[in-house]
Amino acid sequence: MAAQPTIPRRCLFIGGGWREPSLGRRLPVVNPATEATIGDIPAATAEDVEIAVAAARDAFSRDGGRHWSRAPGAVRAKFLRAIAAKIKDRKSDLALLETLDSGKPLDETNADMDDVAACFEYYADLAESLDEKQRSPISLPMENFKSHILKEPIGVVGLITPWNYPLLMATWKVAPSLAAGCTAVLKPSELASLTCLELGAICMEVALPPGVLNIITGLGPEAGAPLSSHPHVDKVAFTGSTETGKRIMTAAAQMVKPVSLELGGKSPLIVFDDVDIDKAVEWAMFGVFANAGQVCSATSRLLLHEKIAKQFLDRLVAWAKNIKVSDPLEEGCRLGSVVSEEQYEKIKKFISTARSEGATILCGGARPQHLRRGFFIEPTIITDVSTSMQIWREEVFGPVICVKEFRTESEAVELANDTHYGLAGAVISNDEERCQRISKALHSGIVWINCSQPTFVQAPWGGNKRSGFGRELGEWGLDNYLTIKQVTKYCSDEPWGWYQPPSKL
Ligand SMILES: NC(=O)c1ccc[n+]([C@@H]2O[C@H](COP(=O)([O-])OP(=O)(O)OC[C@H]3O[C@@H](n4cnc5c(N)ncnc54)[C@H](O)[C@@H]3O)[C@@H](O)[C@H]2O)c1
Ligand SMILES: C[N+](C)(C)CCCC=O
Repeated sequence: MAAQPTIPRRCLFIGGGWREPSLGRRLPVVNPATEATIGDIPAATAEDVEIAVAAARDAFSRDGGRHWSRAPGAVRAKFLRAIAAKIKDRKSDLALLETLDSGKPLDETNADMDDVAACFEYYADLAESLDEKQRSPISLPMENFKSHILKEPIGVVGLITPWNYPLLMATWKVAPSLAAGCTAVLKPSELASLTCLELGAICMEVALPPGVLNIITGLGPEAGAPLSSHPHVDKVAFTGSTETGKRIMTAAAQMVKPVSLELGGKSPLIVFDDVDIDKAVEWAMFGVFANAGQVCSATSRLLLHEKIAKQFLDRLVAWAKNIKVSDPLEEGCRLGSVVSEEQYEKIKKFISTARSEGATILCGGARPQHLRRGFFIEPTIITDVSTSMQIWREEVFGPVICVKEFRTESEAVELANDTHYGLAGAVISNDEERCQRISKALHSGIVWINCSQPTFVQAPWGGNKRSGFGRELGEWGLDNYLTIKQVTKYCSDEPWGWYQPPSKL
């Protein structure tokens, strides 16, 4: 087991330095795998949001933007690469902090830190290539006009992020917004803020210009709400629950402030009868048990072709019982605790409601007997599910999969699309044409074929319906933080000639 680090005592990161929260309040940090309080984080309030937004505004326009917002992309790229290098240097201690904060297995948090560094590097490249894309000409039908576009940073952005991949979800917003030339105020989740505060320390080490990134921790209503409604915040990018997303959209609408929303999901995984069962079982498990199912894109509704359903479920149960559920610091752990007691109780309630509505808990459904403390839940498989049950309709955000059988392809698609959400979907089949048909038929922003969850920084990420709108990652992620300006020039020597000139005296 890895050595336990001292949890750094950080303040709010504002204007390039640490600042005590205005009301002097702090929130406890609880390790969900042990239930021990291991540290605390500052609790920002509206007063701190004011200071942070002012710092970001100042950084955006300081010296006419020459040092950041209007600087060559290569200048910003240099800082993003320096941040990536520091993340790599500190990979093991950041991964450990994130595991202690969230209960995720250490193998997962190590992989997340690789993704964080890769995301900063990717957007460093895009920051550089942004300059080449400036002034791209627009073809016009009149020769006496010339037009081109400028891609400009939106301004000061508020970035509000969840706890399930604390530093990675923050990075999906911080890296592209800074690459675009925006300045930002990041508000991570109060349930897991430690690594985001360390990002502040890294920004100091690389001498990021003061105020370019500000990090305020605290409760949603106290720190997130004033940020999303702040008149000097030009855009809000939010990842979190659909309920909070609605609040943020309502607040932003009062000022016609643009928002992008990455929200929840209830994604399907369709498995046909022409597959290698064990391979498909492993993807089904990865799709819903990785990160204890606390994944927005978790494929938590499993649709099995009736011909393989019995065999598939027997294998799924056998594989699920073989998962190493343990303290997330233990070598080989594949299922840690969920993030908090509240989340633990919520998941247990989902399972008991499913049972009371007539579903069968085929496997799991309780605390593992060998773990007396911590918020652990066994991998849980639920069958005999009807489409009206809560377990079919609502996002659990836990290691819980519900299963239905289908007979035909069209029935599978209908069941898959039977949801208000539209983040992701997956299909496993050896029939390539069928996979292509299904990828078109699914109402979601992401489709995986013969897998579930692999994510690449180059490819767009985001949902439809109540899973939100806007796309992160890839070049679309950069566009989120750019505004397009057209510049049109009249280039003829002739007068315009619409009005009669006044007659000469
Ligand atoms: N689509 C995606 O890419 C994606 C990725 C990760 C998580 N998620 C979703 O996130 C949810 C889990 O995360 P969570 O529990 O942290 O979500 P949440 O909505 O409770 O909190 C998200 C963030 O919003 C803040 N917040 C809460 N109330 C607020 C308010 N009134 N105004 C402004 N900010 C407020 C929180 O403090 C936190 O920082 C799940 O629904 C999951 O599907 C989606
Ligand atoms: C697919 N990943 C990489 C696990 C990230 C999912 C982000 C949402 O929870």
